[in-house]
Amino acid sequence: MTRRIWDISQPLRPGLPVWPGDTAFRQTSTWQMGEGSPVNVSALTLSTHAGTHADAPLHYADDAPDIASVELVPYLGECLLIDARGAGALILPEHLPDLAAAERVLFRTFDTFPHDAWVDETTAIAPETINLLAAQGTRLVGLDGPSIDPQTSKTMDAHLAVLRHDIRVLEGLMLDAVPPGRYELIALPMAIAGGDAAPVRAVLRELA
Ligand SMILES: N[C@@H](CC(=O)c1ccccc1NC=O)C(=O)O
Ligand SMILES: [Zn+2]
Ligand SMILES: [Zn+2]
Repeated sequence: MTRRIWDISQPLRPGLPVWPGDTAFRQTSTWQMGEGSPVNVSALTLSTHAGTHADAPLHYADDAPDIASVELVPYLGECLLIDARGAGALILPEHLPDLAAAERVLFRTFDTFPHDAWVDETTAIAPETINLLAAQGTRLVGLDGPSIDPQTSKTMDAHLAVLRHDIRVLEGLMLDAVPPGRYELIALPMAIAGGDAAPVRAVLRELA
């Protein structure tokens, strides 16, 4: 039996909503088939946090690993998708389901994913929730929103909590089409040397 796959990555494209003030995604043609070129080749301009991406510890600590240096194990394997719609500003410990133990935990917060517009007020993750997940063995957290901290945060409490616990982070996942439950996560960040983050092609696969 072929196991079903959900693509939970945002297509990188012109007009992709990005963090206010961050670099817009652009693709420009370097060579086009025809006039003297046997192939099409293009060049990209993008933020390391464009679309669906993995933060490196270097994003929130100067002396921490870049995205090319982190272990890949957290990005591959069984995960739990939790429906956290209605949590409000922060996902609190009380929003975790019973028996939530999982090495990888993803949160859906949007009713409808904002494909074409940037949303300023999204649901972030409380540091207490990160602490609780860490205590039961979580190695990766992810969500559909653009950041695990509120956009206006200056203290980056959730990012500092994942730094303390050495937990990996996925942001900008598209989870509208996937029912809550357990899946296999496959979400490898591009190995950008010195990268503070990197785009990922993330999928969820039905468990065997
Ligand atoms: N914390 C966000 C990103 C972030 O903070 C950010 C991304 C792009 C440009 C500026 C950013 N923060 C500026 O204060 C994240 O983890 O993706
Ligand atoms: Zn990020
Ligand atoms: Zn982040």
